[in-house]
Amino acid sequence: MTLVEARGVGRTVELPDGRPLTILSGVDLTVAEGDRVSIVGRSGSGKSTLLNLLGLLDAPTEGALAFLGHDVRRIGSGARDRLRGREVGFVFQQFNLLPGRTALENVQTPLLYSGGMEFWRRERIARDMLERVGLGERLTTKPERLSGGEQQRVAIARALVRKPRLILADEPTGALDLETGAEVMALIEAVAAETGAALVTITHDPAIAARSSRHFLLRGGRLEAADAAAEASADEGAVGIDPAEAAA
Ligand SMILES: Nc1ncnc2c1ncn2[C@@H]1O[C@H](COP(=O)(O)OP(=O)(O)OP(=O)(O)O)[C@@H](O)[C@H]1O
Repeated sequence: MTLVEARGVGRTVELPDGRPLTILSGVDLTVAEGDRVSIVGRSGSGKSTLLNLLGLLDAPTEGALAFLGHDVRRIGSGARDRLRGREVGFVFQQFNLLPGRTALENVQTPLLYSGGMEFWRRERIARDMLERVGLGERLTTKPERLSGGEQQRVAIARALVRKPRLILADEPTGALDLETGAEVMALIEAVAAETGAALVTITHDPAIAARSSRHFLLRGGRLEAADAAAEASADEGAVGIDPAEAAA
């Protein structure tokens, strides 16, 4: 099932002096359930801007973006927020956990905005999720007393506790050492596989990008399909386009 379909999507913002700045343009991308997509690109190429569009945090200023068949530019911000809360899980480089709140409280937070059984059973659900990510013994520990890898596990549990169909990971291993980063990626992938969720990962790390099955490069606000080898050398500017991917 198609989750997100972008056709000719762009985003232009107005600078303080009134001039327009086009950050993204002509982006075509389809993400279906179970997909593993990586996006690499230099700093400032528009990666976070694209992730914010895919994750319904912003709306495009040009082109068509459909999320589960809903035209993102036509639905209201309330409906967009509900869709995002229900269907999108974000994992960021800097974990973004609530300080002073236990791991269990952090993971319960998204469930406070859900209804019915999810709301009433939120403590049990959050507890199960923390056990799933290997932190069953740290339920009442606060983030400041957890290691970076453990904090990211809490963040993963929080992002995935509502079983979103789309997981957006923005440099998820950027603050972790290589080994911990690989473990964290494997965990995200495993939990995504259990629910059939799609995973879109933004990364500077070719090894992390290579774990995906579809590879893209953002350059100057334009998205190009790229094979894994091209990604590895993207920083040197030696980019090859895989025609099969480009046509997909
Ligand atoms: N609201 C905004 N107003 C003005 N400029 C913006 C705005 N949002 C993004 N930009 C600019 O657009 C460009 C792309 O930003 P974006 O954050 O998407 O890049 P990125 O590829 O995620 O970069 P990084 O890897 O450094 O996080 C940057 O030059 C940024 O300064």
